[in-house]
Amino acid sequence: MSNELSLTSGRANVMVYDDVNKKWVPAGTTNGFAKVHIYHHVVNNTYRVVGRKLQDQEVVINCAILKGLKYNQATPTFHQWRDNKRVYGLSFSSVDDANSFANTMLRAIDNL
Ligand SMILES: CC(=O)N[C@@H](Cc1ccccc1Cl)C(=O)N1CCC[C@]12C=C[C@@H]1CC[C@@H](C(=O)N3CCC[C@@H]4C=C[C@H]5CC[C@@H](C(=O)O)N5C(=O)[C@H]43)N1C2=O
Repeated sequence: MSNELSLTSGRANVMVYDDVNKKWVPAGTTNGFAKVHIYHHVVNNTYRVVGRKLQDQEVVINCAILKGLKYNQATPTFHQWRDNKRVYGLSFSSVDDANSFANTMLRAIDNL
């Protein structure tokens, strides 16, 4: 990530929605908090969400933020969005982390 800037990071439990069983499942191999960043590749003007588990650095999310992304703040600490393959959910450890992440996410989408 040398050519990418971390614009914000927050602590969240990263989930993906299991459409078959209609339930949220941990995005990585185990449940647990991750440090979730929004990275900006300045030269390309692209953005992505990257999250690594606090415990073992496992990358549990690495997804592009594309133009027109609809970021749904379902509750003050649970935010979600879709890409063409899956639905992501971030269950933040605090409202402050959630707000900071959401503000940066909305600015990134606006800047695409
Ligand atoms: C048009 C569209 O795509 N709509 C999407 C949402 C969306 C809208 C606009 C843009 C993008 C998106 Cl993504 C949609 O509605 N989606 C996406 C997949 C899942 C879901 C569908 C059905 C279920 C019903 C209940 C609801 C749900 O999941 N929650 C309620 C609110 C918070 C509540 C919080 C936490 C999580 C932690 C585990 C579970 C629990 O608390 O135990 N849980 C919840 O229960 C959470 N659902 C959804 O969000």
